[in-house]
Amino acid sequence: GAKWSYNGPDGEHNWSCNYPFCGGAFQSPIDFQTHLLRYDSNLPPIQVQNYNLSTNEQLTLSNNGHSVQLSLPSHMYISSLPHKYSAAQLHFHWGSSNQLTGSEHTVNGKQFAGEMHVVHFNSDKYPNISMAVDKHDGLAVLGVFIAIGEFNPAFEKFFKYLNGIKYRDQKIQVPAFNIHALLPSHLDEYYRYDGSLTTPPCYPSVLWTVFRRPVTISQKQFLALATALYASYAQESATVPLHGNYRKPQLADNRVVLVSFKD
Ligand SMILES: NS(=O)(=O)c1c(F)c(F)c(S(=O)(=O)CCO)c(N[C@H]2CCc3ccccc32)c1F
Ligand SMILES: [Zn+2]
Repeated sequence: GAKWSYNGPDGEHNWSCNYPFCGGAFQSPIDFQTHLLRYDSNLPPIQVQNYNLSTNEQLTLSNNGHSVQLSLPSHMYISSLPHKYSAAQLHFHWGSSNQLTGSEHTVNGKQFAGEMHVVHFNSDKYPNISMAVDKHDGLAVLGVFIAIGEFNPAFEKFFKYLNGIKYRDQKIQVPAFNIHALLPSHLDEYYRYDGSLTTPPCYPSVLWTVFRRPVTISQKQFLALATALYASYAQESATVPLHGNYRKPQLADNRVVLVSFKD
């Protein structure tokens, strides 16, 4: 599809020129404002299966020019939703080395340093993510806020390889590890709403689950993520740093955000 970026002429204000859904309804991310929230006691704790991958499995770590993504095997899945949602990939959104504001979702206007998304597709109804990505019940994404704090050994399992994928379309194989360790504590506390992909083509196909609690990574780990990657190809002379890859909050319109916690 047509190229897009997070700033300049191909930036988010022009995405809808080539990607009409980006100008449509049910867009993500949104700001979780207290007055939009409604407690729902029927929201069960998120349960995931087979996230504890064995180290003799290998995952593909790649720089797709928009984010760093880790491929995930489809035997990993979410079991607590109305349909089975199998894992496809996880990726990140972040600010820049001196901007600890790179999350997509925000809480009463507060932006976290970054955000991780674990993308799943409805494998009860669709054979793969490409068939699911534009269907209203196609995707379920788990969102995890990233804050600066303690060093995080789980993130280090692949952060240490970032220098192998500095440029767009570079990819390497990394040993698999326990993906559950990337999730925050308290999987029973989350925001839930119907939204979209936060990148073109912005299909309104995502059941969003954003956990209330952030995970932490160290300042050094964040700097590695924020400074290691380029959106440009290795052979290009003009390098384009890959940072600030987050979409601004979209209009909630009259969407209600359900929360699984009372406070
Ligand atoms: N924030 S988000 O969760 O909406 C989201 C992204 F932010 C993002 F960057 C990507 S991507 O594939 O890395 C690059 C552009 O699609 C995807 N990729 C998804 C969407 C389309 C697709 C197809 C195959 C595999 C993954 C994806 C995504 F779902
Ligand atoms: Zn994302």
